[in-house]
Amino acid sequence: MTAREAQAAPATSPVPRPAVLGDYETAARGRLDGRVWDFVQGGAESERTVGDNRRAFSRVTLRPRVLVDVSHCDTGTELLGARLRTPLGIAPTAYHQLVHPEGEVATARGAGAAGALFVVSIYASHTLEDIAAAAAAPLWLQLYWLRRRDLLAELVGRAAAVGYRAIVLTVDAPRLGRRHRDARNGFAIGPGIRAANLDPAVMTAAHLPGTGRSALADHAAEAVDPSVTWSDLAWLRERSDLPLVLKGILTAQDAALAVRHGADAIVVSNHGGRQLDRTPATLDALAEVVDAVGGAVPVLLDGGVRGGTDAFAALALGARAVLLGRPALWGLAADGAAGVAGVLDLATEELAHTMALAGRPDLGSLDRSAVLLRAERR
Ligand SMILES: Cc1cc2nc3c(=O)[nH]c(=O)nc-3n(C[C@H](O)[C@H](O)[C@H](O)COP(=O)(O)O)c2cc1C
Ligand SMILES: O=C(O)C(=O)c1ccccc1
Repeated sequence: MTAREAQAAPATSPVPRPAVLGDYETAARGRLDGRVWDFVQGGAESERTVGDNRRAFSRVTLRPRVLVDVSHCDTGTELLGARLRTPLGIAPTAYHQLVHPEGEVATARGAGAAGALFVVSIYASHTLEDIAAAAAAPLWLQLYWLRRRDLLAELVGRAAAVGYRAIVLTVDAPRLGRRHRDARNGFAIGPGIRAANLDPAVMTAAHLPGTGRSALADHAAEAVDPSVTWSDLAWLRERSDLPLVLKGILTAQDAALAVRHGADAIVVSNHGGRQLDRTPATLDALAEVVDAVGGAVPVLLDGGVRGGTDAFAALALGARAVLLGRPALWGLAADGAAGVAGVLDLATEELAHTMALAGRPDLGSLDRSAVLLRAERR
C-alpha cells in the first residue's frame, strides 16, 4: 500500500488490508494483554516443537505441473458427510472471550461466512447452544476426558441436540504441558470469563491467580482423568451416535489403534507445541499416520499452518483438512467475526492460488508428487 492509500483507508479499519496471516498476528498483539498474548502464543518447556511445526513447512518445496486448465480452482471438500467450501477449519481453542468480547459466537459467525468447519472447545466461553445459533457451517465439539463423566454425557447429548456433527476427543493432554510463560505470569482466567458449558464447581482452580503457577495446569490436574485408555472409548461411543474424532495422534502405532477402536477420523496434532515438547513437527508425522490409516478414515492436521501454501503441503501429504489454532484467535482479536472470516478467506485464497500455479485445480488432483520434503539440515 502506498502512503497515500494508507492515508485514504478509513481510520476505523482495525486491520488495514492484511496481506498475510502475520498481519492479523501483529494486529492481535497490539490489542491483547501481555499475559493473554503469552497464553495464546506460548508452548511447553523450550517451545522447540512450536518452532519445529513452522520449520517443517519451510522445508517443503513444490513440484508444479504446467499446461493444466486452472481457470477454475476448487477448494471444496467433504468431511464426515458435510460439504465444506474450504479444507481449512478452526482448531479447538479455549476461552475465545479472552481475546474478544463476542467470543465463540463471533468465531462461529466468521467460520460460517467462510464456509469453514469450527471445532468448539469444551472450554468455550459461550454455551454450545448460543454458538450453534450463530453458526452457518459445520460445528464439531471437542472434549477432554473429565473425571466427571456425568458432564461428558451431558455435553454429547446437548451437542447432538443442537446439530454438532462430531465429537473430537483430545488425547494428548492427560495433564497440561509445562508452559513456562503461564507459570511465570501466574496465569489465571479472569472473573468475567467462564467455561460456559461446565459446572462452575469443576472450574474453581482455573480462576485462582497469584499461586506462582499456571492456574490452568492446576485446574487440569484436578479435572482431567489421566487414567483413561483405549478401552474407555466404548463408554463414550455408547453415549453418542456422533462420529468420534481423536485429536493428538503422532505415531503409526496409535493411528492403527485409533482405527481399530472405531475412530471416524484422526487429527495429527502436537497441540501446537503446548503439550509434550520435542514431539515431531506435525507435518513430519503426517505421512506415517496417513500410511498406517491406509485410507480407512480421514486424517486431519494442525500445528503451524500459517497460510495457503502450508495447507497445500499438508493436503498433498495426505491430510483431508487442516485446522488453524492461533491464527483464528489472531483474526478474532483483531476484528471479531470479520477477522475470523478474513483469516479463513485469505488462507483459502492463498491455497487456490497455489493450486493454480502448481497445476492442481482441485483437491483430488493433489498428491504426494506435488511436494518434496527436504531432509532437515543438521
Ligand atoms: C490458546 C490455545 C488454546 C487451546 N485450547 C485447546 C483446547 O481447549 N482443546 C484442544 O483440544 N486444543 C486446544 N489447543 C490446541 C489447538 O487445538 C491446536 O492443536 C493448536 O493450536 C494448533 O496449532 P497452531 O496454533 O500452530 O495452529 C489450544 C491452542 C491454543 C493456542
Ligand atoms: O488446551 C490447551 O492448550 C489449553 O491451553 C487449555 C488449558 C486448560 C484449559 C483449557 C485449555
